[in-house]
Amino acid sequence: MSIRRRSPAPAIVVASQVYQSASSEAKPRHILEEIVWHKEQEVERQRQQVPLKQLQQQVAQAPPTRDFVAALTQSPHPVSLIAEVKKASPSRGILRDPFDPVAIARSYVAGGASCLSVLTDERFFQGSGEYLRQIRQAVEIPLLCKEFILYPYQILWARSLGADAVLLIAAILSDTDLGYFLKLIVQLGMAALLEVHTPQELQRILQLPQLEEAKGRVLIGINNRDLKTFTVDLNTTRRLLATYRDLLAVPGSGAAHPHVLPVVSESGIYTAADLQQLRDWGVRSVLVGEALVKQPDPGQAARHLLSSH
Ligand SMILES: O=P(O)(O)OC[C@@H](O)[C@@H](O)c1c[nH]c2ccccc12
Repeated sequence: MSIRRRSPAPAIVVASQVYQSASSEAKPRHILEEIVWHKEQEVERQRQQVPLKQLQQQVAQAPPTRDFVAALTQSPHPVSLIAEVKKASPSRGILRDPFDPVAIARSYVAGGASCLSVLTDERFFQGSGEYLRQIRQAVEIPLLCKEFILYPYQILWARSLGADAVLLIAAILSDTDLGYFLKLIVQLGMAALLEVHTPQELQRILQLPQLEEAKGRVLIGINNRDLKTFTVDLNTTRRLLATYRDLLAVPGSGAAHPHVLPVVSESGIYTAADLQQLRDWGVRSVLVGEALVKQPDPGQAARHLLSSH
């Protein structure tokens, strides 16, 4: 497959458009758009409660960052695990009730997870920034703030709670935003999980000039779940890995930088067979939520998954 250089695909939702649409009471096209529109209002409220200046002071007092990428890539396991602390999701409803985020986090650490992902979105995932703060105080391993980030404000917020990495979803951010946000993330000593679901999104992120200075702080997340339709297909990982290899092989084809970024396969990973399949395709790291959090002992489930292949 040959991939020719093309201009970056436009982000499906750019923040200013969202604001206009939301204020004219337009109907969201899909769940991702609904989440983004709601996030606008949420961040607006947050800013009123905690102005930027105050947030910056909180960032200055936050615990130091831990190296998320190193923890994942230097894991002793053949496939390293980011285990997700997740109470609910729009596609699956409540996953665990009662839900004790700190107990789950501790259990994951005991089960051999290299890093944790903590859902902080309240409305759609029943998460909380408080969970992240509490987990930071309880465990030593690096933490990813799993949030729908639209503004630099939210990155500072994540850091103030003790996050070591944040998720940036290519489908909801423009190239300009991705570049600015990466810069800020590096300045804060954090790492970024750049999430893609299509070859176009992968190509867009690989062209970001800021990748060079973010070296060692960036992971590519291949989301097997389409956030617009909720369809899950592990083959997404196989296809996008092939795209990535193609892009790296053709000079000037879109990968603005020569080094290979670590890849994380995300979502819809349930069984030992799933993990083995991903491993056969060359995956070295996975992000797993539902399959673990639904088990009575999530840490044991993590250990079982890690030792099963
Ligand atoms: O519970 P799962 O299917 O194992 O998936 C975990 C994680 O990949 C998923 O929660 C996720 C991936 N990307 C996201 C973006 C926003 C919210 C959630 C996600």
